[in-house]
Amino acid sequence: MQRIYLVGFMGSGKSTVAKALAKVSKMSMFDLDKVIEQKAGQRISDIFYAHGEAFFRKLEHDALLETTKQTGIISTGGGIVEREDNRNILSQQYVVFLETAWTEIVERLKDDQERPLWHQDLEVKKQLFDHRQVLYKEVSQFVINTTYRSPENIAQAILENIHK
Ligand SMILES: Nc1ncnc2c1ncn2[C@@H]1O[C@H](COP(=O)(O)OP(=O)(O)O)[C@@H](O)[C@H]1O
Ligand SMILES: O=C(O)C1=C[C@@H](OP(=O)(O)O)[C@@H](O)[C@H](O)C1
Ligand SMILES: [Mg+2]
Repeated sequence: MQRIYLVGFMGSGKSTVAKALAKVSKMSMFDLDKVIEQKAGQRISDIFYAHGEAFFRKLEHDALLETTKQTGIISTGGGIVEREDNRNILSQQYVVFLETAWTEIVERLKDDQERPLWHQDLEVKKQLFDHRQVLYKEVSQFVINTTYRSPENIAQAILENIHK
């Protein structure tokens, strides 16, 4: 497998699992949010506040396209599936959906200060969550529930699925 993409809602553990998976698989890893921050010289939240979400989505799309020329584990941002062109790219790759219960997401992100889209009404976030679950399923080949599993255990399960 040349590339493994991780998708899922904010807080599903994409960034954390990508690191654990890189460790056990000895593959390199890219966190799209980190790639965008380095390229823009700004934090994700500052990009959102200074230039708006659409501008961030363009940077995100460009970064995703770049990864198709590379090898490794790619941790995406939760909104990667919002754009149809991104879903078309992902549909041609090996994609793992980290499925996580809503109540668990709320618990994991209760002290979050980093994610601009987490700072809105709970109702609005829940609607976003429901809307995106369908899209994550649509682009993924493998779904793994993360709710009662450690990042290391999830990484191991992904590796086993690839080698089976
Ligand atoms: N499997 C897991 N079990 C418990 N907590 C987790 C798990 N995966 C991630 N977390 C925690 O949830 C929070 C969000 O994780 P992160 O990897 O940043 O998610 P994402 O990149 O999907 O937004 C972090 O505090 C992280 O430590
Ligand atoms: O869900 C989203 O739209 C976003 C998720 C974030 O990444 P994580 O899913 O890693 O938190 C980050 O890309 C940005 O704040 C937007
Ligand atoms: Mg992340």
